[in-house]
This record gives sequence, structure tokens and C-alpha cells, in this order.
Amino acid sequence: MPLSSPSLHLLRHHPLPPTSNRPPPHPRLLLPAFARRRAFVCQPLAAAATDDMAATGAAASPPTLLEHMGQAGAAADLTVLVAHIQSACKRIAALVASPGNAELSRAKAAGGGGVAADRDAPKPLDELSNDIILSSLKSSGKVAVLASEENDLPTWISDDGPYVVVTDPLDGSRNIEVSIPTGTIFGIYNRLVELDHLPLEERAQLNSLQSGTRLVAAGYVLYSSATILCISFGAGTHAFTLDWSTGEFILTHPSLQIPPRGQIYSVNDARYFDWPEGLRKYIDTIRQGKGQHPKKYSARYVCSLVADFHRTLIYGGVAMNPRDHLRLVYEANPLSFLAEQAAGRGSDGKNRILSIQPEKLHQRLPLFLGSMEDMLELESYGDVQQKVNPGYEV
Ligand SMILES: O=P(O)(O)OC[C@H]1O[C@](O)(COP(=O)(O)O)[C@@H](O)[C@@H]1O
Repeated sequence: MPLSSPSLHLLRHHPLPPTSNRPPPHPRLLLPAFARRRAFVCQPLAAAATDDMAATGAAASPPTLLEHMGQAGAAADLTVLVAHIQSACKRIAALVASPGNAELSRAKAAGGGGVAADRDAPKPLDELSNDIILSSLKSSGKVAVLASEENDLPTWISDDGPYVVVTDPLDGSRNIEVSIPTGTIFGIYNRLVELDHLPLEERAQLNSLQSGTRLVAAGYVLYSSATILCISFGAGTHAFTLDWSTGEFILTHPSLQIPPRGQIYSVNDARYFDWPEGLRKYIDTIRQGKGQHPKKYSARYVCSLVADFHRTLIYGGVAMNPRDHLRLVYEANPLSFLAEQAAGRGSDGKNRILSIQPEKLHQRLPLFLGSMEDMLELESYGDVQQKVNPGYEV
């Protein structure tokens, strides 16, 4: 449904204060005391051990995601919602690792053909992942509306659900047949109660089109050699690794900080000849070690956004897709929120992603994420957005 300009006006001038316009305080200070102790546990040097650990001679075990939320004083409703999201993602993790997934990918490639008449056509993995998330959010009782990359329109779930969830249920699924990492991306907003009087369809759209500055939380789950859930509640970015023996996500990367500069760029550079001059120059320059950082950069490109972003978060550098391909609502906003909360930056090559007011649910845009210094250097080339987007076959 196209939005009327009064509706967009309402969104733009909504009185609620943004939740993430302020620069994040030093994330380490925002961790609860017990999690700060675990931050030390994750460092190799014994000198970092806390007094109580020294006294007992043992490292306390790091908290689970839900323990972390409890200690951080997260709202009970939000904790219930995150518990449902994490359980959906555990099911997706099992799904993408299951022997049946190659068959599902082929079914999709063949348009679902080749199925015996007495059998249901198998659902491709991204649809199945979408169903898993939807059913989990429904049973949480905490969600008013779900906007998913897999659906044309948002799904209204419950009038009194306090939250709005946006998601790309399974990003990178085009690579699933060859077991390349995939991921789920999600963002959580408050339901805009002042829109409750609007007709359902308009209410669902406007709630889903909130600016990224209003995110209450955002995260991704990486399905790779480890299953990692990385999340921010607006006070730092923290990552939790799934311990398959207990089924718990354990805090392994507290208060992640993107290094101010990395030495890796990540882009599909087969598209070099479709790039604008500025982007070509930038990549040529850093490849040769002639940029602001006098080192030759290396290239890494998984072609799976969550994997490319996760690496960038840890090692620094820039992950980019310069053409209009990735979605503002489902991908760019949540990942930019995580990047900013880790002292990095998310931009469309010109503007801060979180400040772009979404106008359409499936709006696409160029996306650049990464280390602050690398991002500012890249943007100084001006002309970095790929205008030519012919539609590539692979
Ligand atoms: O073809 P490109 O431009 O390299 O795009 C690859 C990107 O597209 C994605 O596969 C997402 O695209 P889809 O949502 O169409 O699957 C990302 O995971 C990846 O980063």
C-alpha cells in the first residue's frame, strides 16, 4: 500500500525521542558488573582476572544471553521476546545444517518442480525460516507486527503486542547448497501506540517504517562453524556463541569494538566496471597501500551479508555492497545499529543509514559498514554508489 504523505509526515515528526541518536557511552561501562568480569575471562592474560577469580582460582562461567539481559535490567517483555527469537534461530541453525537443505535449495532453483503428486512441494529454506520466526513471535505474545523480507506486507500479530519486529529470516540463502554461512537479521522497535487508531494495514506499515534511530534492539545470528548471536540493546554490541551441549547462547564477545581501522575490504569486485569512478579509485588506492593507512589491503567476500559483516565487526575494514540491492528496513538499519554501537559506521556512501527515513518496506540502497576511519576515507571519495544495476545472474 503506498503511503500517503500525511502518514509519512506523521512518521517523520513523531514525538518519541530517538533511542540511538546519542553516541553510545563506552560500552564496557554499560555492562553489568558480572559481565565486565566475563570480559576479562575472554582475554588471554591472567593479569586481567578479577579479584574474586583470583581468590577462588577459578574463572566464573560467562552469562547466557538471558542472564545478561537480566543483569542489564532489560524490560521483562523484551527478554521474553528475545528468548523467542533465540529459540527460533536455534531451529533455523539446525535447519540449515540438516541433510535436507540441499534438496530444498534445488527445489527452489527448479521452481519447486519434480515433486510427486502425493507430496507437498518442499518449502525453500528462507520461507521455512520465515515460518519459524513468525510462529515463534506469535507465541511470544509480545509482538504487534512482523515485517519480513519474505513477505510483501507486514503481518499484524496482536493489537497489544508492545514490539514491532523487522527481519531478514535467512540472508545468504542463495549459497546454502554449498554450505556457505548464512544468517538471520532482526530489528526490534516499540509499537507506536499513537497510531493505534489507524486502519490495520496503514498501522502495520507505519509501525514497520520507523527510522533506525528508534531501534530498541537489533541483532543477527550467524550460522557458520559456530552459531553466533550478536545483539545490541543500545548500550554496546555483544556476541554470544551457541553451546550446542546446553542449547544456551553464551557471552563470548562482550562490548565488541570495531577497530578504528582494518586492512580488509569486502565487495563483489567482479562489478568493478559497473562502479563509479570514486569507488574504483578508492579500491585501487587501498589495494596498493596508497591510502591514509599505508598498508596494502586484502579482499574478503563471502557474499553472505551476515558473514561479511561479522568478520568486519571483529577485524575491521569495510564491508560493502555499492549497488541498490540490500534493504534498508531488514538489513541496513539493524546492521548499522550494531556497527554504531561497536564504534563503527553504517552509511549509504553519503548519509548515515540510521538517519534515512524509510519510505517503502522493501526499499533498497547501497550499503557500506565498517571501521570509522576506513568509512570516512571511503566517503571522502564522494562518488561511491553504483548507479548501474543490471541484475546479475549469480
Ligand atoms: O550479488 P551481490 O551484489 O554480490 O550481493 C550479495 C548480497 O546479496 C545477499 O545475498 C542478499 O541478497 P538476497 O536477499 O537477494 O539473497 C547478501 O547476503 C549478499 O551480501
